Amino acid sequence: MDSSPGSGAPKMPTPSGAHESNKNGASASPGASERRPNEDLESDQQAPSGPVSKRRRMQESQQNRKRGRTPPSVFSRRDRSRSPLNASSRDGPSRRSRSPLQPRSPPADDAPKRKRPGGGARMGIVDRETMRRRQEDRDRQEMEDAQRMSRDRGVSDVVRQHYNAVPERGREWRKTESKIKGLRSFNNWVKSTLIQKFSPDEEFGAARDNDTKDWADDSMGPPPTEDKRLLVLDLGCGKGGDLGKWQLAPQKVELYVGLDPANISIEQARDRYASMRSGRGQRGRRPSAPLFHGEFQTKDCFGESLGDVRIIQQVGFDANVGPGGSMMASRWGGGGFDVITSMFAIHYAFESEEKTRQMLSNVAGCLKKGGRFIGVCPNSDVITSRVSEFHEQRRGREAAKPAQSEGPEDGEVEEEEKCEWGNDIYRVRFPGVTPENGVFRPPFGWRYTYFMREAVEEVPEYVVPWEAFRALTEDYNLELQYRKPFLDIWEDEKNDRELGPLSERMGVRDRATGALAMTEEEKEAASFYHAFCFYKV
Ligand SMILES: C[S@@+](CC[C@H](N)C(=O)[O-])C[C@H]1O[C@@H](n2cnc3c(N)ncnc32)[C@H](O)[C@@H]1O
Repeated sequence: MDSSPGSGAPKMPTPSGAHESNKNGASASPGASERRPNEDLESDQQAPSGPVSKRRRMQESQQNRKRGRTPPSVFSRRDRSRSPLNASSRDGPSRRSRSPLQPRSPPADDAPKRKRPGGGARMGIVDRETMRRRQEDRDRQEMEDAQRMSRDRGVSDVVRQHYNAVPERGREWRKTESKIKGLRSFNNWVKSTLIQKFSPDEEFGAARDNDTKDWADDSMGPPPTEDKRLLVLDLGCGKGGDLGKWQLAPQKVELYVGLDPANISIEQARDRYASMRSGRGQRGRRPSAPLFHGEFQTKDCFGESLGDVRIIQQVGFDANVGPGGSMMASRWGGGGFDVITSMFAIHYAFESEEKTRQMLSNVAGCLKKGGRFIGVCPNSDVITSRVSEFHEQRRGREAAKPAQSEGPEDGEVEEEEKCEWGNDIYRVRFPGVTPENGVFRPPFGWRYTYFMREAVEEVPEYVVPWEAFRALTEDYNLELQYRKPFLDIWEDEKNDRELGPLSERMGVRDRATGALAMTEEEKEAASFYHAFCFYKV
């Protein structure tokens, strides 16, 4: 889960075709435009500063937001000016300010009642009773909300504190001393693979296709000159371990925004970025490639809207995404980012439906049409099969028990068996009951603790029931293009022209044998995960 070494020459996206499969890949999409690095963004993230024109822009932006409109960013404006559709989008149909979690309308008995003659005395009694009941309902609701909030905060705090406490051990240690160096390298290679395959946009992919053609042939037209760069948002960026991978992305990155609730991790990410920028820690990197602009901010990306993050406002954020969003909003709206990435993090959102939807609103609100949402997370197919296997074995043991030993003796408490599995380097433990058939319904709040040697100490995580998740993404105009278990990715890509050699440079493939350089235990730990890519449509 750390920065990867080596350099990968650009990898061509494979031709697109929407499908979800363990064996099939897919690729690129959407529009492009010219971009220039924007040094304005070097300023501090919290307080607007700089020349008057910029301040005025900020004021206008705030006024517009008050009116319910987010003006296009310097970045998104450049994109939109290219297309007549986009050019009119911000002046187009006004958008309703709507939250997918909007409270329902007040109950009908809040409406004014017509008085009946002679009903005055009775009304007084009824009203007092109704009011008492309403007050009780309100009190109960408040208590439940407070309990839920403190429970949620409890888990979030544990997660945040855990990641803050994970020491940053340095690249050399990770490559030589670590007991899971094979797994670390493999995870990094999978993340690089996703970035290489899915971060470029359609035009970039097409331009590269043409690049390999014979330009001496006049009928081909001029070679591509487009240098459109990517705007990337990383949800749960941790210590910035993927910065190096983005530096090697086939289509250059203009802006990388890293968000994470763990403040110490964010400081470390900022330091890592600063040292990359200054040229320290650049071993093996393309020396001439100027580093993209980077911004890092402490932020809970699943419990809160990202609409109040300044850099996100600048790039463009659409608050009107999600179920019930108008056709107009889905046609004209959208954020300004080309790629949203969330590596090993979205499972924290599955604590509740509210958080999962908030995460999806953030993704869809930040992503432009045709933008890609890429990530990796635990594979619920693996969890389902482990859980149903556990119940099957338990039932088998119970059926095999002799009749007289059924049930605990008087005063004895039979310990409930808990579902858990793992090996020396990783362990998954469900503290509570699990579904007999392994199907997680409703799909939220299925907590387990996850342990990974040297990396994660029994941290609470939540199952991401894949089918339910995929169904939910449709509400946010996110279309699944790719989903693949980690070890299948290896099988499919290990001989790729770019990704094969990259795996050698990263120490993932044994140079002598060509085999995957992981122990059996590491392979089992890796098989817990899968990777995905959605397109915003
Ligand atoms: C296993 S680490 C992965 C870090 C990084 N993405 C990587 O691949 O190296 C999981 C990250 O998710 C972050 N995380 C947990 N809850 C989050 C939330 N609500 N919003 C954003 N990130 C969160 C953690 O703080 C942690 O940095």
